[in-house]
Amino acid sequence: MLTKEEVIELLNPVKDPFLHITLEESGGIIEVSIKEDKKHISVKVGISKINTGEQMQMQQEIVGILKRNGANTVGLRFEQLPEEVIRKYQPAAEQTQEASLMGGNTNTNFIAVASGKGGVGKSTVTVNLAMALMRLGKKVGIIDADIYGFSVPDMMGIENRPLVRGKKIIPVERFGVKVISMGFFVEDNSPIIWRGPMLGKMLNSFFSEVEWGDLDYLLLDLPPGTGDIAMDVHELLPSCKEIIVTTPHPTAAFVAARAGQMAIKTNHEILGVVENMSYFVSEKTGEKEYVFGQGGGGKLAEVLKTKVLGHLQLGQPYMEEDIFAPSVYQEDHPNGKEYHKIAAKVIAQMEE
Ligand SMILES: Nc1ncnc2c1ncn2[C@@H]1O[C@H](COP(=O)(O)OP(=O)(O)OP(=O)(O)O)[C@@H](O)[C@H]1O
Repeated sequence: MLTKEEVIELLNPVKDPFLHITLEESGGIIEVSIKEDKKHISVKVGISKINTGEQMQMQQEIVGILKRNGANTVGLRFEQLPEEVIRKYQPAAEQTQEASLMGGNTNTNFIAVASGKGGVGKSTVTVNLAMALMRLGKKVGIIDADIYGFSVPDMMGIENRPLVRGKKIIPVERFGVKVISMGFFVEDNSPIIWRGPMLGKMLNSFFSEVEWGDLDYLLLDLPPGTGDIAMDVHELLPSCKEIIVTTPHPTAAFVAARAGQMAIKTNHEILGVVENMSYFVSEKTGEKEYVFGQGGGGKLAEVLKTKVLGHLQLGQPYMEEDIFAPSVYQEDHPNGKEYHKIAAKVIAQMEE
């Protein structure tokens, strides 16, 4: 039976499929353990991109090598190589990938809007922050990547679909904001089942196949939680900053903290926390009622070492007869004014 040293020697020449360097160079053989009696070898391998087709190929290659050399069974676990290693060996061509994603435009600021759980108002915040940035004179786009609950088109009252010109998709424009949503690409709102790698591909094509034009800000509405797609975003857009949305309830903030920790782990700057549904203003007394508790946003900002960008109150936009956009707050609505302040803070941070 092979020894640990022999296993390492056999696997050292295997190449990382993206960095094109050997496991010896990347330090990719992290752990080897051997069960002599069962001829079982388990190996923990570091790879630059996990959950990809290339990972499957690497897996087959490693299993093949070990079985040819006497193993009956092989257990493989993959984890991502440290950022420093990836950055060190990443080919220069890939490092400029971000620029080419947007058709060579490197001036776009990417902001992902994330939350720990669903229903806290992440999509509402994305839409209204985009509107506020637009009202401040910025050119803005939204990618609704919330594949489980794409709601941006409905919230903005978008009824048409994007046009396709040649090989490029033209985003739908509403109130001057360009929008692409997963919802445009499914029929009848039917639920979709996505596998990890497919998500990344879809997102990738939202960057590369959509004619965004010259944008100042591209906001991404991420699915709730800290799943695959957040990882994909971090990989695709290393410069993407993050805003975390929470409700004021302390447990909601606790869950949101995990989404924030993910951003920190992948070296993504958190611009701040937006606390939504912070209070209800009583019509009778004009006083604030803290129906969902108090302090969640502040607590979360403290944990994530960032600041609270704003507090939105409970309430719907004003009803308008001629414009249907059920979740877009008007400029003179109390929440519209708060979004204006949040957008101004975002601009100050991004363009300082
Ligand atoms: N400040 C607010 N006052 C009243 N209703 C709100 C407020 N913010 C959001 N809502 C409503 O709460 C619901 C959930 O909001 P939204 O879809 O933005 O949350 P989400 O976090 O994106 O959820 P999911 O991830 O499940 O899509 C929507 O019906 C929205 O209109």
